[in-house]
Amino acid sequence: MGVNFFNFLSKKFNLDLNEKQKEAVTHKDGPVLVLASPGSGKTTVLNARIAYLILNCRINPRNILAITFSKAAARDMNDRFYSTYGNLIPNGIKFATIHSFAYKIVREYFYKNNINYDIIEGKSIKKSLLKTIYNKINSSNINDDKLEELSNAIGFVKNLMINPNDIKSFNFQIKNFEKIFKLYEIYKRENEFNKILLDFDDMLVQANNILKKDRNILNKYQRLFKYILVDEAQDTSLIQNKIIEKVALPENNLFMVCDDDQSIFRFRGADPDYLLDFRKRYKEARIIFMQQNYRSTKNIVDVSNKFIQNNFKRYPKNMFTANSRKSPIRIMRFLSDKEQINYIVNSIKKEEDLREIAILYRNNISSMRLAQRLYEENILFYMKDYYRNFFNHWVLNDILNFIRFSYDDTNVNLLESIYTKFNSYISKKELEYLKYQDKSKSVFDNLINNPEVKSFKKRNLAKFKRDFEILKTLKPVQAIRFIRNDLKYDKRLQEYCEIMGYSYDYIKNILEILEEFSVKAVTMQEYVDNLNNLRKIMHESKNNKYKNAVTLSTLHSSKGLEFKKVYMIDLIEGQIPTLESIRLSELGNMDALEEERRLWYVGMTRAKEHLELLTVEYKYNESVMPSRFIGEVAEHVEKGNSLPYRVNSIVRHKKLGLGLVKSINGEIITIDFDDKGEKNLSIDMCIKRNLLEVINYKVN
Ligand SMILES: Nc1ncnc2c1ncn2[C@@H]1O[C@H](COP(=O)(O)OP(=O)(O)OP(=O)(O)O)[C@@H](O)[C@H]1O
Repeated sequence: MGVNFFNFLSKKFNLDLNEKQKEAVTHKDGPVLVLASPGSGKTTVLNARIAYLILNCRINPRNILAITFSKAAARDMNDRFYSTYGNLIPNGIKFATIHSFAYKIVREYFYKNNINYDIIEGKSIKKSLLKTIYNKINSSNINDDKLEELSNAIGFVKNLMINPNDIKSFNFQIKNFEKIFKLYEIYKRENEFNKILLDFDDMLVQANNILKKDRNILNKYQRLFKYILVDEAQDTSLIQNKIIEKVALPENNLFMVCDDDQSIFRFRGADPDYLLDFRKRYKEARIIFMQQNYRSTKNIVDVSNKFIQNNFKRYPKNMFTANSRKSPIRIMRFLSDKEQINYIVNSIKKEEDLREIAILYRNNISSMRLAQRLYEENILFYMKDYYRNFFNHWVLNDILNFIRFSYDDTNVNLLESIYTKFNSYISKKELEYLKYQDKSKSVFDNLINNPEVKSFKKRNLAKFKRDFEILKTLKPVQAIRFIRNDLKYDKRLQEYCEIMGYSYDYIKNILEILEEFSVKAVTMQEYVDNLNNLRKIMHESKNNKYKNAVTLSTLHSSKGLEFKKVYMIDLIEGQIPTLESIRLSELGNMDALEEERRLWYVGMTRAKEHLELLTVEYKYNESVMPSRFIGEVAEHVEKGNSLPYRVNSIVRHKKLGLGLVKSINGEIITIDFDDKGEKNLSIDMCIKRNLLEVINYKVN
């Protein structure tokens, strides 16, 4: 019958599975771990196995549970399955995320036991609860970025089933995290609503406990789901695995498909080590390697495969392909962001099918300039999630409050929001004093008229009064520079970041972009309108999925996708790998650095035909280093072709100085040097001796 099934796939869908794929598809009973490389047909095989179980083994569709990582993935899988096998197989298979499956269990148990509950995830209630608790414990406010970190850390503890009393031994970068965690948990159990409040990961904790204590529920699901398939299993956490393990008993018909090299959510508690120990738990388990990549050219497959071998903690695999070679991976280095974006925009303008192009980056902030520029150029783009926090970032609020205050220096509330953010010399006591003074007068005059204020301070106050009068007259870009430099906002921020343990580089990036976006605006209103407009464009870009639009995505969100052409941008040290992962690697802990390498690998393996790795020399006028991973890739890229030298690139030769590339003819590059005139050089020699470096591209 197996043969017939494969004949059927071949005839009907023109799909000829390879031997390993067939082995996975026809595996019927008992646990199996499919270790698969990118593009090796994981989804194809998963779907084919479901069809095989139903059509050949006569398994009822209702007895099959297919678990995927995200809601979107569950929907996609459902659609992909039924668009292929819909005519033959009735509805009934359950495609679910682990959270939605856990929720089903929780709902049933709570209903049965008359327990009131409410879900607080995705509602402002969770955020405000965490904010209140943070504030209560640390006597300071938490900003949106840190709040996300806190939320992730809470998820991490639950997913890895860490005992709250052991939190100390994990190095969470959140002040008093253990206390915050414990208070949060208590409040969710005991609160004024008399309900149990549940966040996303509480569903998992609850479901796991319910399966332990309620035999009836456990038996019901064990009987119902005779066959369990898990996609992207490298991203399942310990507690998720515990749930799956329980439901799979006693037959353990468990089909786990995973690629440990694509595990990129450890920071959220994903735990691929659990799978690496699969055989320890299931001695009879079968392990199938699917290493043939059907997606990418040989150039991309070979280099990516060699690149990922630099990681130590992994199942040894060797991805290969029967696909042919096409264009080599291209590595480009630009002087600055501006040149990098110019280059991308000019390349994209020549393309017709924008759906086949993706621009990938490590950090959301990289999308801001890009989106603005693409919008100006009328190039449609698609973003599943945009960088929402940018538009209500506290830095932007500070800037606007400075400016608002310049228009109304009687407003004590506005002053309160900024007085610690410039060298105001105003104390908390003085601020309190101002609250009871004549509200129609300038706060500076009120303080100057206070006999208790020292005379040197009065001179400063008079100066600040003048400064804010100047600020009011400035155009947006001048105003932002004035706040940053003259009022010393930047300096205060730097001190603030040091105290709070925030990354100043990151905050500075935001400021630089806010400043850059203000250049064209004549009035403050225009500036704010422009920002709102960009927010709207970015927000609405999620509707462009099926239009002729370029995809912009973080590397994390690019998992599972594929494009003909992929640009990875901003590939610099400190961004990818992150500063933190570099710091840890210097202390001998390579885990975080290896996760960065996997993330990079996910990016590379999204490309079907054409892959470009772009880096810059300067970021915000400061010199930066290309990512170490560029070096690791470059080692394996075909020499000559792979080089970033192009006609019209500006290059620097170690001995001959700066020059412009006039032509490249095979192995010979002709360069017009500023001082020495035209020279013909051997590319091979230049590479071997590391003589020639690209400085910039002149874009025609
Ligand atoms: N045996 C095969 N013959 C031809 N094409 C195949 C075969 N198996 C899979 N493919 C094709 O290879 C591509 C990648 O398959 P799929 O999307 O299932 O990969 P994946 O392993 O889930 O990838 P990733 O983990 O990188 O997201 C698809 O276009 C699929 O149709």
